[in-house]
Amino acid sequence: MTPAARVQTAIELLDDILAGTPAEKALTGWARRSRFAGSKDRAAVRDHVFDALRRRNSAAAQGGSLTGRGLMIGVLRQDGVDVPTIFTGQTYAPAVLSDGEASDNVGEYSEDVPEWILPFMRSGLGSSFETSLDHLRRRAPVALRVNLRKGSVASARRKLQDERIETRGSDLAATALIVESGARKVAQSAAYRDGLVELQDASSQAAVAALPLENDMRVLDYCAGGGGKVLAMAGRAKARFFAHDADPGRMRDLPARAARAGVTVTQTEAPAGQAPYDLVLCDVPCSGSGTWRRTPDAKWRFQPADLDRLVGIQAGILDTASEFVAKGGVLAYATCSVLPQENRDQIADFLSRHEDWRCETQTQLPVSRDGDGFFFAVLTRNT
Ligand SMILES: C[S@@+](CC[C@H](N)C(=O)[O-])C[C@H]1O[C@@H](n2cnc3c(N)ncnc32)[C@H](O)[C@@H]1O
Repeated sequence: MTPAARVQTAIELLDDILAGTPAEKALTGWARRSRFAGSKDRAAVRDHVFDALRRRNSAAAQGGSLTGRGLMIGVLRQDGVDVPTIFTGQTYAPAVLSDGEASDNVGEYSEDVPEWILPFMRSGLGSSFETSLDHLRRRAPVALRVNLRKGSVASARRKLQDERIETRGSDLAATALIVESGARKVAQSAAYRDGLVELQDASSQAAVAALPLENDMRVLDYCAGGGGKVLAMAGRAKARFFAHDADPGRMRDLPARAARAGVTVTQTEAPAGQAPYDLVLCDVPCSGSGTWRRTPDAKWRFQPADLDRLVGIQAGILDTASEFVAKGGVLAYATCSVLPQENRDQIADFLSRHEDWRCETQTQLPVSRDGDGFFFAVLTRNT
């Protein structure tokens, strides 16, 4: 496909998405129908669509309309592309710019986040609000976690480099490597296949690094999902690890991932049966507002009622999981959210319902170059 044909495809997909089709569904449907498109075409179209969704308000203002065409004109202008060289009207290319579209008058626009959520983000992020918004407009980094059970950070970097995957360290976590080039080769690399590295955001790694884990503890990951956190914990300590999820199907890849990492994790559908635990982690379902650069259409679909529903689920999880913690034990709470309702307010509400708990630390990581916006709190139960 020519660069112009890729833009025209992105325009059509964006129109579908603006009409209500989820972005992933629109993209996979197009890829299935378009056997002529190679992997580079698919990646380029996806990048166009996601760039436009990340910057939807500003791109629409700069492109003259909230349509697929307006968004692509706006995004290309923001990226310094000479738009008329793409909008040529030739075969498969977008039609030539109208007079209105050719004018570079920029309309009024708010930030690239739904307006109702801005005050909450500002409150949750404090002095990191502006930089976080800026990072939410850009592509997310690809981050790896080095599994120290299998080798050192230096050996992981060397092995990746042998396969032309360049990485650098991150201040967020000692185990984190940020991929600078060759990201598409990671899943086929020996370091990945042998369990020396896993894909994991650096902020998640920072949260796990802050947990008071010790060898011989009994540890429950109560919302284990694909197992990213429990595997990171197992990389840190030789404890006895249990994994639970309300939807056990989400843990289907966990046995293979644990085997690759060289660790043992016991899945349980009835975690109360093995209680008490010394440490219970609740990596709860949340708005994902700290990760919206990875899922930018979720940002525009998120509604106040979704936030209320999630806050209720999170409170219920905390109440249930706290029952499983031994006296003197630890309850850790984590979200990839930057909204205070899901974070510090949730912890304050929990403490007001449960007098026998205290909060040791709570940390809001902003959205940054290396990591997603992430919140974690460590609570202890009185003895
Ligand atoms: C943020 S994801 C977990 C991600 C995972 N810890 C990781 O690092 O890959 C939240 C998980 O909580 C699960 N969940 C939702 N409600 C739950 C509940 N009431 N009890 C336990 N798990 C729940 C969801 O199925 C989802 O897998």
